Parts: sequence; C-alpha cells; structure tokens
Amino acid sequence: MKTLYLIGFMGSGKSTIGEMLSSLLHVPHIDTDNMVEEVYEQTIAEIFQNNGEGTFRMYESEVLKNTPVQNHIISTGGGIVERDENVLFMKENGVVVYLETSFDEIAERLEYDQTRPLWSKNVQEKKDLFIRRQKLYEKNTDILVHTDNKSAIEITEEIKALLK
Ligand SMILES: Nc1ncnc2c1ncn2[C@@H]1O[C@H](COP(=O)(O)OP(=O)(O)OP(=O)(O)O)[C@@H](O)[C@H]1O
Ligand SMILES: O=C(O)C1=C[C@@H](O)[C@@H](O)[C@H](O)C1
Ligand SMILES: [Mg+2]
Repeated sequence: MKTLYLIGFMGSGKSTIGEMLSSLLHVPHIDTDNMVEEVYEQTIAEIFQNNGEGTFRMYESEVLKNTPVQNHIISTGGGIVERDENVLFMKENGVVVYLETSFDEIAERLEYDQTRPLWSKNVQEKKDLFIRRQKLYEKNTDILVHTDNKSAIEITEEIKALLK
C-alpha cells in the first residue's frame, strides 16, 4: 500500500482518525506533530514561542521528508499545506486524504483546547486562516471525506471503504 497522508484543519481529526485507521488496517501510524516534539524535544507551543512559526515549519518539513513512503498512515499538522515542498512530497509519494470539517464543528471540538498556538488567535483571524487553508486542502487532495456529524469510527470505516 502507498502511504496515506491525512490533511485538514486543526481539529479535523487527523490524529484521531490516523490512529484508528492504523489499527483497522494494521498499518503503522506516524503523527508529524508528535514526531516534531520528539525529535526537537520541545512542545509545539514551546517551538512557536521560543523560535517562531517559521522554525516550526522547517522542522515539520524535515520530519515529513523522513517518513516512509510505503505502507504507512501519516497524520500531518494542519499547516502542512503551507509549504509547496510538503505538498509535492505527499502527492508524489502517496494518497492524500482531506478530512473536511466546517469551522463551527471545529470550534466546538476545540472549545477548551489550549495546545494549538494558532487556535488561540481571535475569531476573525481563525476564520481567515480557515478560509485560506480550505482552498489549499481542496486543491491538493486525492480523496475528500466530510467529517461533520460523523463519529471518528464512521469516518475511519468510510476511508477504509474508499480505499478499496
Ligand atoms: N469525528 C469527530 N467527532 C467529534 N470529535 C472529534 C472527531 N474527530 C476528532 N474529534 C475530537 O476533536 C479534537 C481534535 O482532534 P485531533 O487532535 O484528531 O485533530 P487534528 O486534526 O489532529 O488537529 P491538529 O491539526 O491540531 O493536529 C479531539 O478532542 C478529538 O477527540
Ligand atoms: O494548523 C496549523 O498551522 C497547526 C496545526 C497543528 O497540527 C500543529 O501542527 C500546529 O499547532 C500548527
Ligand atoms: Mg493532530
């Protein structure tokens, strides 16, 4: 199997679905956000605070480039599409699955979240980011899955069926 890359906005469920899909398909899972924290020994919030978003994007691309291109499920960070080199890498090497989620649903899921630096911005900034990103996800996807009002298990099963 070619590697699957899960993309989508913060809170769309990339990490959650990646784990579940990995168990269901018996394929190893890597989460680029977790990998960045492990390799660079800082939390994402610390990297943003101490070194800035540009440094985080550099680390993120480095981690992505080192993930296996066969037989893996990769949960990416919400901003992976910000860099063309990441998009090219994913498109060339595997299948890109976009977890499409509305802004309102994301706002519900992340209501109490304090771990995502870009989710602590004001509502207008978050909406602007969401609209700009939506276009990037849509443009660069092989498979689009709507996630609103579906459980993580339902979404996982849907992706499994779409891969057949
Ligand atoms: N289908 C779903 N329905 C309801 N809640 C969900 C669903 N999928 C994920 N969640 C919840 O939403 C929150 C964010 O999910 P998750 O961390 O998987 O998102 P993510 O896409 O990996 O975000 P990020 O880009 O920031 O890494 C978690 O609390 C998770 O339990
Ligand atoms: O949407 C984004 O830019 C981000 C999403 C998260 O997955 C993390 O990669 C980080 O918080 C940045
Ligand atoms: Mg995640």
